[in-house]
Amino acid sequence: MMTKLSVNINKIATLRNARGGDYPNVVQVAKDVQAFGAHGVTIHPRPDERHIRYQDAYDLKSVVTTEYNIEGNPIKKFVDMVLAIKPTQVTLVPDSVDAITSNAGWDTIKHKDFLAEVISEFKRNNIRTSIFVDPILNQIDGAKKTGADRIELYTEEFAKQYTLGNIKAITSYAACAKKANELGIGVNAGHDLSLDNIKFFKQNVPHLAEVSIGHALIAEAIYKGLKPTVEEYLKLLK
Ligand SMILES: CC(=O)[C@@H](O)[C@H](O)COP(=O)(O)O
Ligand SMILES: NCC(=O)COP(=O)(O)O
Repeated sequence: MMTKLSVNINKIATLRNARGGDYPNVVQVAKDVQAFGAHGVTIHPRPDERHIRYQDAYDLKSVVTTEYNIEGNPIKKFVDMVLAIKPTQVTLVPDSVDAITSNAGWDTIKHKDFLAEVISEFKRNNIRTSIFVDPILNQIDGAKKTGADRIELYTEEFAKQYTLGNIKAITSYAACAKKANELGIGVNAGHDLSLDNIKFFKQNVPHLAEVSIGHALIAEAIYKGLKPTVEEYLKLLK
């Protein structure tokens, strides 16, 4: 099964914002990565809009003709924006306002009622729902009970351990993916995935429907170019 690649373009917005202008242009980059073969575009607007802005999310709606995945903490402003745009998928991430980047998955047991309510609203609007989770089996059971269509496995720990040579860190991800599949939930993954670790992750985690990759992909593209980098991921995700 081919795993879909959704390119997270947050870092393009970071670069654009550094000069206060509109270059590089996130809409153009979204068009380009799709032309290079990416199966989707991911953005993760944060409340302080330090990279992707809410306005970008609206501007991207008409140009993302593949899968549009919007990630974020479902505060009211975020929920309203997602309901107005109606992307292919919304991924719920429990970010605190001041987090540098995502640093934890949901506690799907503790927050079951809240998540179930938000998810049902998105599903009523035909938006696929995914919940960002740590690779812990009872959190997958918890995700199922919220009604989510998919989980996104939070892969930072895998990436860190893989760099250190600790390949056993993959075990919990593989077990959670298997469990999710048994429960009828789709499996996505993301955070710190890269050209170094994606092949091993893909080979060892079953039922992997989609990965969203941004930070490493954009950094790798500085050396290789954006088109060859996207193409290399696509080869490794076959
Ligand atoms: C949920 C996740 O892992 C990514 O969306 C990541 O958090 C990207 O966000 P930043 O670009 O703000 O680091
Ligand atoms: N959901 C993960 C994502 O969109 C990208 O994360 P990263 O590759 O920037 O760490």
